[in-house]
Amino acid sequence: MSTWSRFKKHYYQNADLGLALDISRIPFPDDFLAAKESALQQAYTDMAALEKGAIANPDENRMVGHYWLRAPKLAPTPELAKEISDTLATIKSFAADVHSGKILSSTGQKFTQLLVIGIGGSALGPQFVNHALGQPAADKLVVSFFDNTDPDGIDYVLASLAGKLPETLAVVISKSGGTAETRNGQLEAAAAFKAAGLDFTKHYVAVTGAGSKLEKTAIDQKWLARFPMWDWVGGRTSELSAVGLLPAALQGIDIQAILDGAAAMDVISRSTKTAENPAALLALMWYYATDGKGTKDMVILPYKDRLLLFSRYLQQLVMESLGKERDLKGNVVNQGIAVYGNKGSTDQHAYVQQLRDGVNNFFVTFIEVLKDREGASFDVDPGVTTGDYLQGFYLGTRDALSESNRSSVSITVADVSPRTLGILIALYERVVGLYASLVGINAYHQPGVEAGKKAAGAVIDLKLKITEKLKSSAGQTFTADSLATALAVPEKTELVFKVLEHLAANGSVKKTTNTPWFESTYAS
Ligand SMILES: O=P(O)(O)OC[C@H]1O[C@](O)(CO)[C@@H](O)[C@@H]1O
Repeated sequence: MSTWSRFKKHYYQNADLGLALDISRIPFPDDFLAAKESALQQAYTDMAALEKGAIANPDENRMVGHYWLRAPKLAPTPELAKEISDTLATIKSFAADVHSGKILSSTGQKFTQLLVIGIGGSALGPQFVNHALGQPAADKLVVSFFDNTDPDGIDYVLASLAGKLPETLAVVISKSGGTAETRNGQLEAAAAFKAAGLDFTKHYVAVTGAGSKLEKTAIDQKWLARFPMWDWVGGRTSELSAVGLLPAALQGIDIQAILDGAAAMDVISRSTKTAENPAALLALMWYYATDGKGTKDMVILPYKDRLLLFSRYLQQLVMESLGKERDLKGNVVNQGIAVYGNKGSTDQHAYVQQLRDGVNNFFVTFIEVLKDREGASFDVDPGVTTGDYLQGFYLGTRDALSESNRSSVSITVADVSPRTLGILIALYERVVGLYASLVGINAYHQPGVEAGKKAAGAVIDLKLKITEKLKSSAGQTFTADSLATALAVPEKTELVFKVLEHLAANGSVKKTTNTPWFESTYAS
């Protein structure tokens, strides 16, 4: 049967945004949209209150203001509006001064390299935008990232900056200013600058919340500059704050176009007419496809290399926002939607086989970009370009999935430009907010991530006790069991073993391998 009549009925197109949304391949029944309309009207009301400055994040007693970043006039007070506008102006003038050479490095050289140090929401947005819009051969500053506390990963990036540190500007980004991975990256980079005989403080810029540890360090050490991160902007919705705008502006990307794109999407997606609101339509599709309970995963498949990191960006935005144990009433709901994906058609040669024939536990979001490339393409077959192939693979895969009852939505955008990225970011921020209202959860806190952080702190404490004990017991050997007993932590023997293995692999303790493996001994 032809898909055309259902497609015509459920195809949303907005020529001004250069965006289209096709929900026809989610098999919702005719009465579904009407059935959800009153819940959606409530979601619009919640969203309007949020945009007016309601405490939409009750657990943390915070406003949720990322929509004001691209429309400062909508901020609840004139002071906040001014702060947003002033910060944007400062970002633009700082970037211009770096580009013109008004601001120079510690050696009096122009900055040509940008090292961004951050993690989670303080890295994923900048990485997505950098990858989507960067032109390493033409960018005003070439960008690299420390987004982890992996020593080898850090060395890998530092190797690419070898000889270029005198021209490297480092932007350390942390809203809380206390994130261990970011602090470690900051110290590692500082050590590299020092080893190169450079005063790192003349290369360092901070983006952080007022009163944070990072802010204090930046003030004490007289870093080059500081930019604010407000408590009413969540990490995962911070791309359009200094977190994302500063690196992008330094790279030479048109940040005003990103903001304008987001603002334009906000205007459209504020509509309370569901059929005219792409964010609402998408939120409803998430709801239908996952039974409003995350029963299916969301596979993000952009058919465009430059959008490769969109799935990673959305993974945090969606999963940290929606992955919650309790709803707003305190009931245990264990909500969430799992997100993964890379890009088409590449993934067709990886996991699309399972999508087509395997377990039907997902729905796909295809992202189609109409513009192939700057300039013309030649024919790889008579009358056919590489871009025609890319579209062919997208449409072919979409049909192949539909034929085996796999659901999908498609988003079509005109190009990969700053404006389009703003549009996509704003679209998904709004979808997450509306969906959270539909399922009754707080999308703006992340209590779950604290457990892992606390446990990591306990491991570091244990590591210190282990090394202290081995040092003070020179000449003595221990098994994991005997060391845990000696430390009076027998319940932590597994952790003791893991720490000892890591220390041995890095030459900090001597290991004698025995059989069985758990009789192996360790000594300082
Ligand atoms: O910007 P910060 O405070 O360093 O946090 C980084 C990330 O860590 C998280 O809090 C999770 O641990 C994210 O929500 C956040 O984006």
